[in-house]
Amino acid sequence: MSSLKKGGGIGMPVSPSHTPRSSEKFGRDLRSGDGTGHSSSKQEKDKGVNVQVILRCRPLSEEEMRLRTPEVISCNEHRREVVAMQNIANKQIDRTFVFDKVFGPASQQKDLFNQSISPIVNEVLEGYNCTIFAYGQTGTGKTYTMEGGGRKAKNGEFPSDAGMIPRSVRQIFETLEAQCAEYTMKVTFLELYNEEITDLLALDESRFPDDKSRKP
Ligand SMILES: Nc1ncnc2c1ncn2[C@@H]1O[C@H](COP(=O)(O)OP(=O)(O)OP(=O)(O)O)[C@@H](O)[C@H]1O
Repeated sequence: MSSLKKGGGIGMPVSPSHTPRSSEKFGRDLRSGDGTGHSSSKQEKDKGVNVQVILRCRPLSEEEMRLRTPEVISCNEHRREVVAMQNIANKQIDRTFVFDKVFGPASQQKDLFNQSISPIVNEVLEGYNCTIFAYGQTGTGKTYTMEGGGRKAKNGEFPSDAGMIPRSVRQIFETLEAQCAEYTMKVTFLELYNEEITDLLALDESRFPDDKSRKP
């Protein structure tokens, strides 16, 4: 796998390259079109695509509920739609956005993984390069989705809130072990922040001279 990343309801483009796709499975081809991101004909729209954008909306936290924070997003998983509700000067202005897949506030980590991530991991094991990254405003659930909610494992089993990265890694090892395959796995863990890239697995402590809290 090229990468599993967390970038900053979150969108998760997943993009296997060189992967034959049926137009039935994925309805949009972001590679084609008129250069504006819009496909210029139905025929082009029906070509296979290699980018999917998945929207996940997190539930309100206890604190947000206590403060009676209004919900401004409504998800329709079946229609793959998200409605952003706005009331401006007593006028209700709703805007609807359609995604390749929508996971509402009640969605569980395993749902997202089984339906949208696991097939991509299988493609990696078939030799395709894939990228899965989380993108969204601060506090929208990128870390929770990608890494997990922090519950402890019990009896060697993942907690229910384990995120996409541990689940993907487990699937890779389980599949390779089941195939009795001979394999090597390489992991890099990089942080790109303010145009600076840091190798978070670097052993050399001198790479973090200004930040004592950072462990290599
Ligand atoms: N699907 C979810 N179910 C329950 N709690 C969630 C969910 N998604 C996020 N949360 C909780 O919401 C809070 C914010 O989520 P998180 O830290 O993952 O956001 P983030 O997008 O990574 O933010 P930042 O960009 O600031 O790092 C956390 O307390 C997290 O546990």
